[in-house]
Amino acid sequence: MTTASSSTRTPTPPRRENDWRLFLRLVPYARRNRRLLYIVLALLVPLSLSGAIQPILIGEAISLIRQESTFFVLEGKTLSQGLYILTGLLLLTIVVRLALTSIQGFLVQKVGQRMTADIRNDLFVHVTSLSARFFDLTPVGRLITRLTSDVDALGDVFSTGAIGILTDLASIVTILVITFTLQWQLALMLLLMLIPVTIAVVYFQRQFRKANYRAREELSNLNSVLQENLTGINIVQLFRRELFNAQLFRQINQHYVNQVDRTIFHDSMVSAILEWIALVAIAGVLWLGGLRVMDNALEVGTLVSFILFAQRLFEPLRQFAEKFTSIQSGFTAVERISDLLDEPIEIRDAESPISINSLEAIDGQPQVGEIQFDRVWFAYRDDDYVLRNLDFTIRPGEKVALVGPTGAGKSSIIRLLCRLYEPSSGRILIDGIDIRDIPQAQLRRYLGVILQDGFLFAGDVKSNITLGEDYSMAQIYAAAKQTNIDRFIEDLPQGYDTQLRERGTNLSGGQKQLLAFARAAIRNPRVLVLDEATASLDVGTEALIQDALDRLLADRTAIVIAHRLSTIRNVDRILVLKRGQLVESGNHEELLGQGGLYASLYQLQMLGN
Ligand SMILES: Nc1ncnc2c1ncn2[C@@H]1O[C@H](COP(=O)(O)OP(=O)(O)OP(=O)(O)O)[C@@H](O)[C@H]1O
Repeated sequence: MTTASSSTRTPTPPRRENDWRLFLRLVPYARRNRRLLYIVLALLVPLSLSGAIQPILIGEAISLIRQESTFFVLEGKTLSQGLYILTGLLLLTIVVRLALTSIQGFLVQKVGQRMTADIRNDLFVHVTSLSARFFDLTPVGRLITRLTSDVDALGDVFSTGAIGILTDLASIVTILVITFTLQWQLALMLLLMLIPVTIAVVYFQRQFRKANYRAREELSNLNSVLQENLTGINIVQLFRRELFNAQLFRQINQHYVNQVDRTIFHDSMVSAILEWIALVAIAGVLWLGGLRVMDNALEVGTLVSFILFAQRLFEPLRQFAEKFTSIQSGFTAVERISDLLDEPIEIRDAESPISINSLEAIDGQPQVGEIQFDRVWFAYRDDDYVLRNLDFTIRPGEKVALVGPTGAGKSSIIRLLCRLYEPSSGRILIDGIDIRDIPQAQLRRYLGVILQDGFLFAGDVKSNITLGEDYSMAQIYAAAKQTNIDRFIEDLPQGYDTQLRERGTNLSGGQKQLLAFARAAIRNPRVLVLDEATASLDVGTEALIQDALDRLLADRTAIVIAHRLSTIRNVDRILVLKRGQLVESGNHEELLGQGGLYASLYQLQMLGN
């Protein structure tokens, strides 16, 4: 179980990638939606213009009332005509702005959603290609956080974030250009006010980013604990760990809340500074503008326009900061997702793989199913070897059992053979070819593996046998018949169409096991690997399966791991392992005769029975 110690230390961002480089990682995804993005960009111009014109129209209305207007549209018009024209124009800009804002908002969201979906798809493909070693080290809850909430936050970077910031920048620039043409002194004052504000905003945004990274790490921890507790709910309840685990959960939850509080603080600081500075700016405009009005150097209408501009200048800046916040969260997410996408796929197909299927054509020899371990050493971690200098050959068609005390390394041999892990040194050969040279898809098809805990997916019985491959119903029936499980399937409520719940929770352990046999048989593998495969079956079912197994194994190479030594008496050869080393090899009688480890294990079991 996860202990609090792993989560009490505050995680720090592992590396600071340049934001620009992070942003560039999103560009290929944006490019797929470039048509929509061009439309969004094209809308920026009318949007910011229609916004910037409004204060001018209002200012003109006041100038008109004070009979100071020099607006060319109003030449020769009466006061009421002029007011109608100005109000009409104002309404027009409002309608245009409203319409364009909604269209832009919709398109931006759409692009964001599409990008998010594409990234999630790529991430899923990448994560499912990572090696078993990666999953040993990474809690599932952490991965789920990255695939869900991190990806969502990331979609915002481009859509709401980048586009929004462009929109705000366009508004700010338009306002500055217009104000400078109207009255440069007041405009300069506004521009100067932007400088300290920008510095403060950048500072708080940086702090926000750090806090946000930590908050997301804490969220991952939270999800890992949640996932672990839900998956192991039976043990949690059986061992009355509810209270203890709830306490642990509360602690981790508190860490998360603390980090989120920090992000809120930095975010609020930005809003507060902007709110305050906007008021200062208005006061400044009133003061400087008022002086100039008194000197008759400025019209009241223009002053009103400026007050409105001052307000509007800080509004996009505020929005800019807000979006910056979501961009910062997004960048945190891009950073975390990039970490995952950059996680190297350790186990890859060779540059020029050798097709095991074409062996026959190349050598004129049939595929025989010979397995050779050539001085194989293996460690899960560093130099902590669990397999030491394994050197043996399993002949084509031979049935071999792996025997040894718990933790001796039997399952590790199978994992290496299936290439879930790579040996630290040495080679594993199948029909004379290093398994690293065989395409993984072929290798895993060549080997049929039946594990003790046959994992089932939500779906019906038949799809759990085919696992998405193209087999006809006739082949499914044949596989079930071949493994003697057809009767069991027909007894299920809807036979082959019976819906199984996630992880097959509506089947017993033995029933799940039976399906695993059909799943292996339908693939017609050359080599069959059984890891404690019949352990969860009752004696009657086991006899039935054993009979089917004998037929299934008839012309195939087989490797069997069994703790109950009585079940492997008939194999051709028994390899006895002790602490990762091959200590004995021979058939049942030979090994009993030798009086070594096998003989003592066997006698102990006989005594037990
Ligand atoms: N994913 C892993 N990461 C680190 N160590 C592991 C991992 N899996 C197994 N080990 C260690 O490797 C050693 C061999 O384990 P393995 O599962 O191969 O043993 P086994 O002989 O199949 O045991 P059993 O009979 O109990 O199934 C054990 O000491 C185990 O603690």
